[in-house]
Amino acid sequence: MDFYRYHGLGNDYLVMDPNKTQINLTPDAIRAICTAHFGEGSDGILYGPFESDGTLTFHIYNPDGGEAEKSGNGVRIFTRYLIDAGYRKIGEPFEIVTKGGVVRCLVIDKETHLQIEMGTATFPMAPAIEVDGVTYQTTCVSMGNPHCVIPVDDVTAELAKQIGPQIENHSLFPNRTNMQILKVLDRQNIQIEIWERGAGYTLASGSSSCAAAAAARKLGLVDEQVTVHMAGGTLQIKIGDDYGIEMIGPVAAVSSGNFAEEFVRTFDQPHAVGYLSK
Ligand SMILES: N[C@H](CCC[C@H](N)C(=O)O)C(=O)O
Repeated sequence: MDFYRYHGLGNDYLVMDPNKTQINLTPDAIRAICTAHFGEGSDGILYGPFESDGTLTFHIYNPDGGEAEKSGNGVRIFTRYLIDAGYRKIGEPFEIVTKGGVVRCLVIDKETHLQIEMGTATFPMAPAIEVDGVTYQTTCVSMGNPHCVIPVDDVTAELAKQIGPQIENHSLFPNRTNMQILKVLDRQNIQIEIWERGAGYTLASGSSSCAAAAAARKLGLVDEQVTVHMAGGTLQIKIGDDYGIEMIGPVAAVSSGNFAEEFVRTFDQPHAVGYLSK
């Protein structure tokens, strides 16, 4: 089987397992696969598992063909795949090594309750950034991958799509960045809309939820337990005193399938980024 489709709150991924598919995942192949309508369409590809001397890892690819250090929905989805494929068991905690650090996974219920220790949030800078003549106060957060959290009065998808590309590619961020516009609803609830590095607008993002909750906590605006409200649904985030972050949320399985031979033949042709058409 070439791929297994899952989503986390509408942030969809294809899991591709090297033990089950021989597809060579070049950047052009990733862009072709993730492009909606012309390809399978997805917010990214999770490629693994790779296990050696007890260490388990996988790759997180964005639709633009780049590789991300971490993905919260991606880790929950890959954790679910490891259960579905029999690599790991429900109720037994295990670690996954990502490029953005080690995460610790525990599946209580494989559809509704996947619990991930996402690592420690750090705060590299808090610059004011001007976009379209408006100056935004930001709090930058690393969850292993980069985030720029921007408090605003009115969180809309339109605003995220308007300023997201300019923030993503701003010169302050040598590796680009994910962006979240944030509204604190009360001390236990925040609302975000997201523009992802290398993926564009998404309905939900786990590492974004962790970053936005950590930023709100850093600013003294929320308690240690926060519900993050996104277009695709909600995640439960717990922020430790040391800014160690725990994320709890669902995963839904959708489908599995194989790519047509004539589609695979296009993988060695140049493919532009397809998600901007979303
Ligand atoms: N686009 C992100 C990776 C996926 C993040 C998001 N899908 C999540 O659930 O954390 C990045 O380049 O860092």
